[in-house]
Amino acid sequence: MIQVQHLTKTYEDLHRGRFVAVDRISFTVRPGEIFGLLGPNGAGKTTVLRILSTVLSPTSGIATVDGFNVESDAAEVRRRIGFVSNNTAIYERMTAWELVEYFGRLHGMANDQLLHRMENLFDRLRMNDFRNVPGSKMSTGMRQKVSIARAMIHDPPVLVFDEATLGLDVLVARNLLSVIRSLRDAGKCLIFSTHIMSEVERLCDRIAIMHRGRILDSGSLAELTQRHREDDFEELFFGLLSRHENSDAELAEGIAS
Ligand SMILES: Nc1ncnc2c1ncn2[C@@H]1O[C@H](COP(=O)(O)OP(=O)(O)OP(=O)(O)O)[C@@H](O)[C@H]1O
Repeated sequence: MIQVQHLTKTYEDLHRGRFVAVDRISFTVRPGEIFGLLGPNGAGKTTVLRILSTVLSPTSGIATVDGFNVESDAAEVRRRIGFVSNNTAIYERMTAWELVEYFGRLHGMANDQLLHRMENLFDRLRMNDFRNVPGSKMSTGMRQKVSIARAMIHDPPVLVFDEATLGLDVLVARNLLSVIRSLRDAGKCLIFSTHIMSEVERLCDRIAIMHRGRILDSGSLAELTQRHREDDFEELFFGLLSRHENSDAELAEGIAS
């Protein structure tokens, strides 16, 4: 379970000064659920996911993973979370098998347990035909599967996917989405960021629409379409974004005059 309350992250930016990348957002993701963070580039999605995976600390607010605080219980959080992005580093000289094994060892897994888990993952993700292929020879699809296996090796209850389908060909992306669905069905708690509307429509049980650090609205697809009286999700999304931009502009004008 992921719980986020009034989470804020500000960056000190050379050009923009103090910049609010994530602005008092709150949401909950339950086990057996896929939660989608949908927003254009720069909305703050990666920042939220990096805070959840303990790579960044929040400026204020609280985030917990499986009951553990990302700041004060970072080691416990890392034990319970797997992070998949589209640019996870793959060591060029290690084979798929060696790479996943290496990360299992980093998590302190015992030999028997690790071997059993690896056999299981290599079957499930259909990775057996490139077990012995080194990183330098892997296709994008193979690399992505290794990243997923690496994130899942310690069997975490929470998995985070940050724009994980970016740059994948359609077949590999489709396969990834079906892996994510099967993880949901196995009771995992999943959070998935994307700027691709059709992905959230097809995959997510609940969606948060993010723009300029804020969550503009959240709920299931049915709840959102009903609330905004708009069946076309793309229209709904752009309508929300443009209303938010206009209200920001009006606010700035109000302050200036
Ligand atoms: N280290 C940093 N210093 C200053 N500003 C940053 C830093 N990291 C991110 N930002 C800014 O914070 C905002 C949110 O970035 P973030 O990467 O979280 O967005 P995103 O929704 O994931 O978009 P993208 O898909 O482009 O990564 C952007 O305006 C970005 O330029």
